[in-house]
Amino acid sequence: MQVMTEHTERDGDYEHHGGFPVYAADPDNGGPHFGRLVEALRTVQDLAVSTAPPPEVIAQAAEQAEALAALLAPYTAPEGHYPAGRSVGLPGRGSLLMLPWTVEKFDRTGVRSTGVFRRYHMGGNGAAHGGVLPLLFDDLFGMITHAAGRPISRTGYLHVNYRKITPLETPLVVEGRVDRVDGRKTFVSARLTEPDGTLLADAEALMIVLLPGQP
Ligand SMILES: CCCCCCCCCCCCCC(=O)SCCNC(=O)CCNC(=O)[C@H](O)C(C)(C)COP(=O)(O)OP(=O)(O)OC[C@H]1O[C@@H](n2cnc3c(N)ncnc32)[C@H](O)[C@@H]1OP(=O)(O)O
Repeated sequence: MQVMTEHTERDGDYEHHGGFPVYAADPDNGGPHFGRLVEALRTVQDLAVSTAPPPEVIAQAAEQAEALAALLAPYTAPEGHYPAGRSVGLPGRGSLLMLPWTVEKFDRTGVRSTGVFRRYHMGGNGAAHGGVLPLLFDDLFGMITHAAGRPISRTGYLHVNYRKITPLETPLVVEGRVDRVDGRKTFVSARLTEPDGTLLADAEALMIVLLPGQP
């Protein structure tokens, strides 16, 4: 298994990365308890969208959630200086926004990631919400561009074809690559499949290299 790092062979003009802060992977993945915290918060999200407790239990849960927020609030840090999003050894890089998937391949030929859509990703009738697939693909395309050594880019467009209902709690695979490079433009594509290769969705996107200072 190839581990994703921030170090990869880069195109010569990589450092022209627009106005983006330069991120470094957190070598400790947020320390010994961070992964556990993020996983517990995801489980809370699963339960928050799928339980119907009595009012007194909701009141108790609200108090505990408020206490947790108050505990963490004094430690707010600037972008790029907290472990969320930089803990490349954790599912979803330790970010609650990202899908909690695990990168299995990360090199110039492409990126592959595996995982499940959880209860809190449900749209309707037991299937994944249509909005979480673009999130999965967009983050994958960012990683593909990064792994290919292309300078920091933003998504110009992202097109998703929904081919089949995407199930929850089922191991899935998403894999993509750079198809073509044309100056600042990187054309990428990817497929979301079941382990037996059944196609659930595919996507293509245009990633555009930021100009120096571009936000
Ligand atoms: C710790 C380690 C972690 C590492 C992991 C990293 C993973 C991170 C993952 C996170 C990843 C998250 C990623 C995200 O989510 S990025 C967030 C989502 N994207 C945005 O917010 C982007 C907003 N848009 C812009 O900022 C500008 O429009 C950009 C910068 C994209 C281009 O504006 P700019 O003024 O600079 O350029 P241009 O307009 O001259 O265009 C340039 C060329 O491109 C062509 N063009 C443009 N648009 C389109 C279009 N829609 N269809 C077809 N073509 C299009 C255009 O014709 C021209 O072609 P040509 O005439 O030259 O041939």
